[in-house]
Amino acid sequence: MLKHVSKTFEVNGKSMPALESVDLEVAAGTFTALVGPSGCGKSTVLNMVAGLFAPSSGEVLYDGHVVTRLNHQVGYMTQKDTLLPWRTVRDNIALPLEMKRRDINQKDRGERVADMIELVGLKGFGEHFPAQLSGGMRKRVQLARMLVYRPETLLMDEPFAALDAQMRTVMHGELMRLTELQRATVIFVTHDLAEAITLADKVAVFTGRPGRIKLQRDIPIARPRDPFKVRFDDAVAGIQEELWDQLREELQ
Ligand SMILES: Nc1ncnc2c1ncn2[C@@H]1O[C@H](COP(=O)(O)OP(=O)(O)OP(=O)(O)O)[C@@H](O)[C@H]1O
Repeated sequence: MLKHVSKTFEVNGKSMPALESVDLEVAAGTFTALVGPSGCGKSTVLNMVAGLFAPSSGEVLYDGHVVTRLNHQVGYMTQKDTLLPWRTVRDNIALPLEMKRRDINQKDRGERVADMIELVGLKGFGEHFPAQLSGGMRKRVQLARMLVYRPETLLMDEPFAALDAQMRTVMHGELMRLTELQRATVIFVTHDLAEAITLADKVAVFTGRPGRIKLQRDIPIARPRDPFKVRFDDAVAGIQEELWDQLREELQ
Protein backbone atom coordinates (compact mmCIF):
# COMPACT_ATOMS: atom_id res chain seq x y z
CA MET A 1 0.00 0.00 0.00
CA LEU A 2 1.28 3.49 -0.82
CA LYS A 3 0.34 6.27 1.60
CA HIS A 4 0.88 9.86 0.42
CA VAL A 5 4.05 8.78 -1.36
CA SER A 6 6.21 11.39 -3.06
CA LYS A 7 9.56 10.78 -4.69
CA THR A 8 12.08 13.36 -5.84
CA PHE A 9 15.33 12.40 -7.55
CA GLU A 10 18.45 14.53 -7.38
CA VAL A 11 19.99 14.68 -10.86
CA ASN A 12 23.16 16.78 -11.38
CA GLY A 13 22.30 18.88 -8.34
CA LYS A 14 18.74 19.50 -9.54
CA SER A 15 15.59 18.20 -7.84
CA MET A 16 13.36 16.19 -10.18
CA PRO A 17 9.95 15.42 -8.66
CA ALA A 18 8.80 12.05 -10.07
CA LEU A 19 5.76 11.24 -7.90
CA GLU A 20 3.50 13.42 -5.79
CA SER A 21 1.26 12.27 -2.97
CA VAL A 22 0.30 8.89 -4.38
CA ASP A 23 -2.22 6.79 -2.45
CA LEU A 24 -2.70 3.28 -3.76
CA GLU A 25 -4.17 0.27 -2.04
CA VAL A 26 -3.60 -3.16 -3.58
CA ALA A 27 -5.68 -5.94 -2.02
CA ALA A 28 -4.05 -9.37 -1.75
CA GLY A 29 -4.86 -11.64 -4.67
CA THR A 30 -5.96 -8.83 -6.98
CA PHE A 31 -4.58 -7.52 -10.26
CA THR A 32 -3.85 -3.78 -10.47
CA ALA A 33 -2.71 -2.07 -13.66
CA LEU A 34 -0.90 1.29 -13.66
CA VAL A 35 -1.23 3.39 -16.81
CA GLY A 36 -0.01 6.89 -17.54
CA PRO A 37 2.22 8.98 -19.79
CA SER A 38 5.90 8.21 -20.15
CA GLY A 39 7.98 9.40 -17.19
CA CYS A 40 5.05 9.74 -14.74
CA GLY A 41 6.70 7.45 -12.20
CA LYS A 42 5.03 4.06 -12.80
CA SER A 43 8.31 2.13 -12.66
CA THR A 44 9.30 4.17 -9.63
CA VAL A 45 6.22 2.81 -7.82
CA LEU A 46 7.31 -0.76 -8.59
CA ASN A 47 10.90 -0.04 -7.53
CA MET A 48 9.71 1.26 -4.17
CA VAL A 49 7.42 -1.73 -3.56
CA ALA A 50 10.42 -3.96 -4.39
CA GLY A 51 12.44 -2.01 -1.80
CA LEU A 52 15.02 -0.83 -4.32
CA PHE A 53 14.71 2.70 -2.99
CA ALA A 54 12.68 4.60 -0.40
CA PRO A 55 10.11 7.37 -0.95
CA SER A 56 11.14 10.96 -0.23
CA SER A 57 8.02 11.32 1.90
CA GLY A 58 5.05 9.13 2.77
CA GLU A 59 5.13 5.38 3.35
CA VAL A 60 5.28 2.23 1.26
CA LEU A 61 3.71 -0.59 3.26
CA TYR A 62 3.76 -4.29 2.44
CA ASP A 63 1.57 -6.57 4.57
CA GLY A 64 1.24 -3.71 7.04
CA HIS A 65 5.01 -3.18 7.40
CA VAL A 66 7.04 -0.29 6.03
CA VAL A 67 9.34 -1.54 3.25
CA THR A 68 12.87 -0.67 4.40
CA ARG A 69 15.01 -3.17 2.51
CA LEU A 70 14.82 -5.52 -0.48
CA ASN A 71 11.33 -7.06 -0.45
CA HIS A 72 11.69 -10.83 -0.86
CA GLN A 73 7.92 -11.38 -1.11
CA VAL A 74 7.89 -9.93 -4.63
CA GLY A 75 9.01 -11.16 -8.03
CA TYR A 76 9.95 -8.55 -10.61
CA MET A 77 9.69 -8.87 -14.39
CA THR A 78 10.87 -6.01 -16.56
CA GLN A 79 10.47 -5.21 -20.23
CA LYS A 80 14.11 -6.04 -20.80
CA ASP A 81 15.08 -9.61 -21.58
CA THR A 82 17.23 -10.55 -18.62
CA LEU A 83 17.75 -14.26 -19.38
CA LEU A 84 21.34 -15.40 -19.02
CA PRO A 85 22.41 -16.48 -22.53
CA TRP A 86 24.94 -19.05 -21.27
CA ARG A 87 22.37 -20.90 -19.18
CA THR A 88 19.78 -23.33 -20.52
CA VAL A 89 16.04 -22.73 -20.04
CA ARG A 90 16.12 -25.12 -17.09
CA ASP A 91 19.10 -23.41 -15.45
CA ASN A 92 17.68 -19.93 -16.06
CA ILE A 93 14.42 -20.89 -14.34
CA ALA A 94 16.35 -22.49 -11.44
CA LEU A 95 18.31 -19.29 -10.75
CA PRO A 96 16.03 -17.67 -8.12
CA LEU A 97 15.82 -20.96 -6.23
CA GLU A 98 19.61 -21.24 -6.21
CA MET A 99 19.96 -17.67 -5.00
CA LYS A 100 17.07 -17.30 -2.58
CA ARG A 101 15.88 -20.75 -1.53
CA ARG A 102 18.92 -22.71 -0.46
CA ASP A 103 16.58 -24.60 1.93
CA ILE A 104 15.12 -26.50 -1.03
CA ASN A 105 17.29 -29.52 -1.88
CA GLN A 106 18.54 -30.22 -5.37
CA LYS A 107 15.99 -32.96 -6.13
CA ASP A 108 12.98 -30.82 -5.11
CA ARG A 109 14.46 -27.88 -6.96
CA GLY A 110 14.73 -29.99 -10.11
CA GLU A 111 11.11 -31.11 -9.76
CA ARG A 112 9.84 -27.59 -9.22
CA VAL A 113 11.68 -26.35 -12.28
CA ALA A 114 10.38 -29.26 -14.39
CA ASP A 115 6.79 -28.55 -13.22
CA MET A 116 7.21 -24.88 -14.06
CA ILE A 117 8.56 -25.68 -17.55
CA GLU A 118 5.46 -27.77 -18.19
CA LEU A 119 3.12 -25.17 -16.70
CA VAL A 120 4.33 -22.42 -19.04
CA GLY A 121 4.13 -24.74 -22.06
CA LEU A 122 7.84 -25.27 -22.68
CA LYS A 123 8.05 -29.04 -22.22
CA GLY A 124 10.90 -30.38 -24.35
CA PHE A 125 12.78 -27.05 -24.35
CA GLY A 126 14.53 -27.34 -20.96
CA GLU A 127 17.94 -27.93 -22.51
CA HIS A 128 17.61 -25.14 -25.09
CA PHE A 129 19.53 -21.90 -24.72
CA PRO A 130 17.70 -18.50 -24.89
CA ALA A 131 19.12 -17.75 -28.36
CA GLN A 132 17.37 -20.89 -29.66
CA LEU A 133 13.90 -19.64 -28.61
CA SER A 134 11.30 -17.28 -30.11
CA GLY A 135 10.40 -13.98 -28.39
CA GLY A 136 7.22 -15.47 -26.93
CA MET A 137 9.08 -18.51 -25.60
CA ARG A 138 11.67 -16.28 -23.95
CA LYS A 139 8.87 -14.38 -22.20
CA ARG A 140 7.51 -17.71 -20.96
CA VAL A 141 10.92 -18.54 -19.52
CA GLN A 142 11.02 -15.15 -17.76
CA LEU A 143 7.51 -15.74 -16.43
CA ALA A 144 8.53 -19.21 -15.18
CA ARG A 145 11.68 -17.81 -13.57
CA MET A 146 9.59 -15.28 -11.66
CA LEU A 147 6.89 -17.77 -10.61
CA VAL A 148 9.15 -20.70 -9.60
CA TYR A 149 10.07 -18.89 -6.44
CA ARG A 150 6.31 -18.52 -5.70
CA PRO A 151 6.43 -14.86 -4.72
CA GLU A 152 3.18 -13.55 -3.22
CA THR A 153 3.28 -10.46 -5.39
CA LEU A 154 4.38 -9.98 -8.99
CA LEU A 155 5.69 -6.63 -10.17
CA MET A 156 5.54 -6.48 -13.95
CA ASP A 157 6.87 -3.52 -15.92
CA GLU A 158 5.59 -3.64 -19.51
CA PRO A 159 6.65 -7.27 -19.71
CA PHE A 160 5.04 -8.00 -23.09
CA ALA A 161 5.69 -4.70 -24.88
CA ALA A 162 8.20 -6.29 -27.26
CA LEU A 163 5.77 -8.99 -28.49
CA ASP A 164 3.45 -8.84 -31.49
CA ALA A 165 -0.27 -8.36 -30.79
CA GLN A 166 -1.24 -12.03 -31.12
CA MET A 167 1.57 -13.33 -28.97
CA ARG A 168 0.82 -10.65 -26.40
CA THR A 169 -2.79 -11.85 -26.22
CA VAL A 170 -1.63 -15.46 -25.79
CA MET A 171 0.66 -14.32 -22.95
CA HIS A 172 -2.25 -12.45 -21.31
CA GLY A 173 -4.15 -15.74 -21.14
CA GLU A 174 -1.10 -17.54 -19.72
CA LEU A 175 -0.46 -14.84 -17.14
CA MET A 176 -4.06 -14.84 -15.90
CA ARG A 177 -4.14 -18.65 -15.74
CA LEU A 178 -0.87 -18.85 -13.80
CA THR A 179 -1.55 -16.00 -11.39
CA GLU A 180 -5.02 -17.35 -10.61
CA LEU A 181 -3.43 -20.75 -9.96
CA GLN A 182 -0.86 -19.27 -7.56
CA ARG A 183 -3.36 -16.71 -6.19
CA ALA A 184 -0.72 -14.05 -6.72
CA THR A 185 -1.17 -10.32 -6.29
CA VAL A 186 -0.07 -8.42 -9.41
CA ILE A 187 0.94 -4.82 -10.06
CA PHE A 188 1.32 -4.41 -13.82
CA VAL A 189 2.64 -1.32 -15.59
CA THR A 190 1.56 -0.69 -19.18
CA HIS A 191 1.03 2.06 -21.74
CA ASP A 192 -1.76 0.06 -23.30
CA LEU A 193 -5.27 0.69 -21.94
CA ALA A 194 -6.74 -2.36 -23.67
CA GLU A 195 -4.09 -4.54 -22.02
CA ALA A 196 -4.83 -2.97 -18.63
CA ILE A 197 -8.60 -3.57 -18.97
CA THR A 198 -8.15 -7.14 -20.22
CA LEU A 199 -6.02 -8.13 -17.25
CA ALA A 200 -6.87 -6.01 -14.25
CA ASP A 201 -9.40 -5.87 -11.43
CA LYS A 202 -8.48 -2.21 -11.00
CA VAL A 203 -6.79 0.33 -13.28
CA ALA A 204 -5.03 3.39 -11.85
CA VAL A 205 -4.50 6.26 -14.31
CA PHE A 206 -1.56 8.57 -13.53
CA THR A 207 -1.15 12.22 -14.46
CA GLY A 208 1.94 13.45 -16.30
CA ARG A 209 5.13 14.09 -14.29
CA PRO A 210 5.20 14.45 -11.36
CA GLY A 211 2.78 11.52 -11.31
CA ARG A 212 -0.33 11.62 -9.19
CA ILE A 213 -3.18 9.15 -9.36
CA LYS A 214 -5.91 10.79 -11.35
CA LEU A 215 -8.45 8.00 -11.32
CA GLN A 216 -8.88 4.46 -10.04
CA ARG A 217 -11.42 2.35 -11.88
CA ASP A 218 -12.67 -1.15 -11.02
CA ILE A 219 -13.00 -3.46 -14.01
CA PRO A 220 -16.11 -5.54 -13.38
CA ILE A 221 -15.48 -8.28 -15.95
CA ALA A 222 -16.08 -11.83 -14.67
CA ARG A 223 -13.17 -14.30 -14.37
CA PRO A 224 -11.87 -16.48 -15.82
CA ARG A 225 -11.44 -14.10 -18.76
CA ASP A 226 -10.65 -15.08 -22.31
CA PRO A 227 -8.23 -12.39 -23.54
CA PHE A 228 -9.27 -13.02 -27.14
CA LYS A 229 -12.91 -12.24 -26.24
CA VAL A 230 -12.70 -9.58 -23.53
CA ARG A 231 -12.52 -6.80 -26.11
CA PHE A 232 -16.00 -7.79 -27.32
CA ASP A 233 -17.47 -7.60 -23.80
CA ASP A 234 -20.29 -5.03 -23.70
CA ALA A 235 -18.79 -3.17 -20.73
CA VAL A 236 -15.32 -2.80 -22.23
CA ALA A 237 -15.94 -0.13 -24.87
CA GLY A 238 -17.47 2.22 -22.28
CA ILE A 239 -14.68 1.69 -19.75
CA GLN A 240 -12.05 2.14 -22.43
CA GLU A 241 -13.58 5.42 -23.56
CA GLU A 242 -13.86 6.69 -19.99
CA LEU A 243 -10.21 5.87 -19.18
CA TRP A 244 -8.95 7.06 -22.54
CA ASP A 245 -10.58 10.48 -22.00
CA GLN A 246 -8.64 10.79 -18.72
CA LEU A 247 -5.38 9.59 -20.19
CA ARG A 248 -5.62 11.73 -23.33
CA GLU A 249 -5.73 14.93 -21.25
CA GLU A 250 -2.39 13.93 -19.71
CA LEU A 251 -0.77 13.18 -23.04
CA GLN A 252 -1.68 16.55 -24.50
N1 LIG B 1 17.18 6.21 -10.45
C1 LIG B 1 16.77 7.37 -10.94
N2 LIG B 1 17.54 8.47 -10.84
C2 LIG B 1 17.12 9.66 -11.31
N3 LIG B 1 15.93 9.87 -11.90
C3 LIG B 1 15.13 8.81 -12.03
C4 LIG B 1 15.50 7.50 -11.56
N4 LIG B 1 14.48 6.64 -11.83
C5 LIG B 1 13.53 7.38 -12.44
N5 LIG B 1 13.90 8.67 -12.56
C6 LIG B 1 13.10 9.75 -13.13
O1 LIG B 1 11.82 9.71 -12.55
C7 LIG B 1 10.80 9.97 -13.52
C8 LIG B 1 9.85 8.77 -13.54
O2 LIG B 1 10.51 7.65 -14.10
P1 LIG B 1 9.80 6.23 -14.25
O3 LIG B 1 10.77 5.32 -14.94
O4 LIG B 1 9.27 5.80 -12.94
O5 LIG B 1 8.58 6.59 -15.23
P2 LIG B 1 7.59 5.64 -16.03
O6 LIG B 1 6.22 6.18 -15.81
O7 LIG B 1 7.81 4.22 -15.65
O8 LIG B 1 8.06 5.92 -17.51
P3 LIG B 1 7.95 5.00 -18.85
O9 LIG B 1 6.50 4.75 -19.06
O10 LIG B 1 8.57 5.88 -19.91
O11 LIG B 1 8.75 3.75 -18.56
C9 LIG B 1 11.53 10.19 -14.83
O12 LIG B 1 11.64 11.58 -15.02
C10 LIG B 1 12.89 9.58 -14.63
O13 LIG B 1 13.88 10.28 -15.35
